[in-house]
Amino acid sequence: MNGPLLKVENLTKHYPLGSGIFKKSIPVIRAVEDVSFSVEAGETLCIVGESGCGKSTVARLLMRLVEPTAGRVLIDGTDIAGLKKDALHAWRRRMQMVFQDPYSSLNPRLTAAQIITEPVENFERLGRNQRQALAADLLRKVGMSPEMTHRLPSELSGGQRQRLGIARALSLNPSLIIADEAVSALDVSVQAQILNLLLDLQQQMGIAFVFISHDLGVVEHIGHRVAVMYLGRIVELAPCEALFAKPVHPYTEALLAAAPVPDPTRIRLQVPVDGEMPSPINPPNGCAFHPRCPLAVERCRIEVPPLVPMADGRIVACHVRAPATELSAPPIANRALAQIDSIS
Ligand SMILES: Nc1ncnc2c1ncn2[C@@H]1O[C@H](COP(=O)(O)OP(=O)(O)OP(=O)(O)O)[C@@H](O)[C@H]1O
Repeated sequence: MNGPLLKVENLTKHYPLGSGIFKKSIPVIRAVEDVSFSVEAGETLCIVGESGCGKSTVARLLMRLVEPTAGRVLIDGTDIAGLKKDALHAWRRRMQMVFQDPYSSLNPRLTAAQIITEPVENFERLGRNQRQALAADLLRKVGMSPEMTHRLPSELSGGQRQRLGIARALSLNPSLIIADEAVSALDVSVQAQILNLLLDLQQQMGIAFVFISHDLGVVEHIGHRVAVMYLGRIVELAPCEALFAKPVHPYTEALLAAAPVPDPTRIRLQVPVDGEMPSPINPPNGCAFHPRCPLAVERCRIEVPPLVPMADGRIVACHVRAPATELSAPPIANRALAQIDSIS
């Protein structure tokens, strides 16, 4: 199959605040605004940004747990919104999710074997022996003893519970796993083990990941490309190495400046960012980052900057650092994405 495994086009989610007789007068939370990206088979795209910037809403939109206000999600070129029941069922096998809190996302009354095989049993009935064999195999895949099949989640450590969540996600042999803050609740050493497990599984099984995290250290370890979100929009999308070597958007620069630097020889960037992220109910005009941006000029207060492709394969939405020219200005973000697709 040519083309990306996952393609997201102009995805938008507005949550209405309350209800009203006149629909137009209801204020909305602009959780996700015109987000476009693609993910290749076997690739890891990370999504980073401050709390409330819309990362989890993107994950929920991808899994179709919430309906978009606008935009499309395509798997192998097929729009999932148009799928009929059987096709939708088949598509659900291909995309699985791993959640942040492995304890609350696992049913405390089910054994490890029941938890792991539950997604498969939504498609086919398994006999007891089949269930045990499949669960033991998946436990081995995630580095756990097959003897743990009878354990309850409460009898496992945080790291083991997250491995269980991953085994469950693997049970349907997915092409894509959406991991939403999948290691955030774990100790640093356990985090590293789980990240290495995900990398191993990706190598062995060719799984693609959309990896959502606010932790830049984690993203640098696992990502091929990184999308930086601010107040519902992607402001920079770049190959991982390029982004960490030289952030272009002032917000990316500020995020990196605020993150702890594990390598003391690396120069810490110094772009202070004052204040808090504005409300998604009443976002600022123009570039949403302009009230906090040390580089903001008049144009930033008026016009939303388009995502502009740069020579090194990244796209950036910044009037100052990536000004749109006659040649580079894409009328829509998709054109920039097409360029990224052809580079990567
Ligand atoms: N079901 C909902 N109803 C109304 N507003 C919502 C809903 N879900 C999310 N939001 C709002 O949408 C915005 C984006 O939230 P989202 O959870 O996607 O951000 P996030 O970047 O994942 O944050 P965090 O890292 O804290 O999980 C926030 O302002 C949030 O309050």
